Amino acid sequence: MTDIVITEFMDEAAVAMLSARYSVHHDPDLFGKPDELAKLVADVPALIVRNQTQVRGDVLAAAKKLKVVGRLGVGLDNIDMETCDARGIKVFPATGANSLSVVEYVIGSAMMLLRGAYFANAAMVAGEFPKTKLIGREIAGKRLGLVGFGAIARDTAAHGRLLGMTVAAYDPYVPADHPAWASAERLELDAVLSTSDVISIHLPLTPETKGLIGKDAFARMKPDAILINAARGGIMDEAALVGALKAGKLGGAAIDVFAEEPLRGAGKLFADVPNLILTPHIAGNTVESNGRVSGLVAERVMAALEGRA
Ligand SMILES: O=C(O)[C@H](O)COP(=O)(O)O
Repeated sequence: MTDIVITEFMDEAAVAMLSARYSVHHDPDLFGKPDELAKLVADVPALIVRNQTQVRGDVLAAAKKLKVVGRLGVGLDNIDMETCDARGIKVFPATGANSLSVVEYVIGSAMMLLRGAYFANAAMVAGEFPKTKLIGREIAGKRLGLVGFGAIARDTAAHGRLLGMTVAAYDPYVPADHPAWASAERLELDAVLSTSDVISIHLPLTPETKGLIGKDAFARMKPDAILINAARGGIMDEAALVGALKAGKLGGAAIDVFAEEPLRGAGKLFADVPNLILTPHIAGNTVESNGRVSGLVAERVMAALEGRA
């Protein structure tokens, strides 16, 4: 009988650690086969997922003996938390374990887009040498605006400050007297959007945040601002982003998360849009973070199965 079903990629050492003590079924593509998943989970006490597996509906209903869900990441929007709570199923995210990878993605993208020097391969191969066209900007002295000021945003703030940035943030859920505000100016959303050179979104996707960064928000941004979304698709209006970039009303954007993943038909929207970096929801995924996330979740799932958590 299987004890643990793993539906997406997980660090091999962590899978080996689990397999030494439990019967493990690991299929990194199982997230795309919900009918097979529903059959496989019927008797298992533990399920380990990333963000592509929908832990809800038929899958949860079929998983009658489920005790614990290990989440190889932080966001919980792919898990029906209400049903898990009601059924006493423990859900363990890998809080903190992929933070550094996200921070490096945000800072790296910001530097690349501010500098604007890395989109010239085709011209250079064709014999051009566009030296004066590629005079970009430094990150030092720029203002970093964080929309959401949780743990990953605070780490991003710390890295930005080390690079000489000033930092402002919007987060109505972090009280004004919270010590975290020592590292960022506390502003309303409009003020963060209108005064920042680099805007980075760090919010969960909820009914309240859905569509928060829409046409009005883009209209408030500086025309040379850089926008980074490595949080969740759906928070930012993709058509509004494309409109702003095409109209030259935004300096650039790095987008890692999308309303629909993979993009399928929606991908056409982004074709030939200038100063845009698209990545497939990998801001939190590096060799190092995969090791940390997988090790942490494996430990927590084993602890839950053994009555230690
Ligand atoms: O929620 C998260 O932590 C990130 O979106 C990364 O999730 P993933 O590792 O499941 O892709």
